[in-house]
Amino acid sequence: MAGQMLARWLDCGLDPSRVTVLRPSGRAVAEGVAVLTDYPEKLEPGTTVLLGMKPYQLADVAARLAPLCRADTAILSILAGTPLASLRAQFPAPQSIVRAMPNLPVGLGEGVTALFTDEATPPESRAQAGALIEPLGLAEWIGDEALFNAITALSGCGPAFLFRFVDALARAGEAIGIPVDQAARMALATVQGSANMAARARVSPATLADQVASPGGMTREGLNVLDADERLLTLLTDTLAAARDRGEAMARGA
Ligand SMILES: NC(=O)c1ccc[n+]([C@@H]2O[C@H](COP(=O)([O-])OP(=O)(O)OC[C@H]3O[C@@H](n4cnc5c(N)ncnc54)[C@H](OP(=O)(O)O)[C@@H]3O)[C@@H](O)[C@H]2O)c1
Ligand code: PRO
Repeated sequence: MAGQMLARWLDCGLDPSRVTVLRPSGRAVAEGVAVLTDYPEKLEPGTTVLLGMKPYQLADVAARLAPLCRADTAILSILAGTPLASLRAQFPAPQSIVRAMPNLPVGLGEGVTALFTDEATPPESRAQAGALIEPLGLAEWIGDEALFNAITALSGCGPAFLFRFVDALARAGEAIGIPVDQAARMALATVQGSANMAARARVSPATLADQVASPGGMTREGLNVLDADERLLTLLTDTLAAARDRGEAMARGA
């Protein structure tokens, strides 16, 4: 995930010599970006640290990283299910700690990133974090951290649910006789074109769905299946709730 964010920042003109990536594998990241496999001796004043490892690694990483941090080090965490209070407990020195929840299309500048911080983060640091995220796509500040896991379920996990939908649309096409390759191409292009159209439309996606459905025609019969007993809505509500609940459990250390 962090690699997608970095790719977009580099595409937008970030000087690679200003970036250092710490990763155990030491794998190269991009031309001009320094890669370390162990912690440096110090951090430069005003360094922004993006935490992009797995959430369960927070304590181990903080044990090495927190002693290097200063009051003017800014922490940006993309760790799912990891509350700001946990980050503050692990990183006592930095004033600026911001939670960000990006999704994978940030690499194209077409992502969604939710942001949350607390009163301890100075307003100018909050603005800096917002400016950093802005080229990644839609950025949404969240007022209530209690919603962060729900928002993660919608936009952070959302691409996976959409990819599953595209796959299922193609397989359903195959199930009613369309050749497999053709069904895959047509499902993806249908979702891409429809998403682009919905993004530009003056009316809601719900209205657009009705506009596709000619009275007495084919689409309405299909929509009736999705709408019966709110099948699709129930399925997606259950999907988001399960993802959200996992975030809540992670926050409790499970
Ligand atoms: N995937 C998503 O769509 C998504 C969306 C939003 C947020 N997130 C969050 O992003 C984080 C990473 O998820 P991911 O899917 O990107 O996983 P990932 O592809 O496995 O990336 C994890 C990264 O952490 C590095 N790493 C492993 N151990 C480390 C250590 N001890 N110190 C420093 N870095 C270490 C790995 O380095 P190597 O490559 O060298 O092994 C790798 O670059 C998670 O906290 C997740 O909640 C993910
Ligand atoms: N990937 C992370 C997870 O699955 C969080 C959002 C997307 O936990």
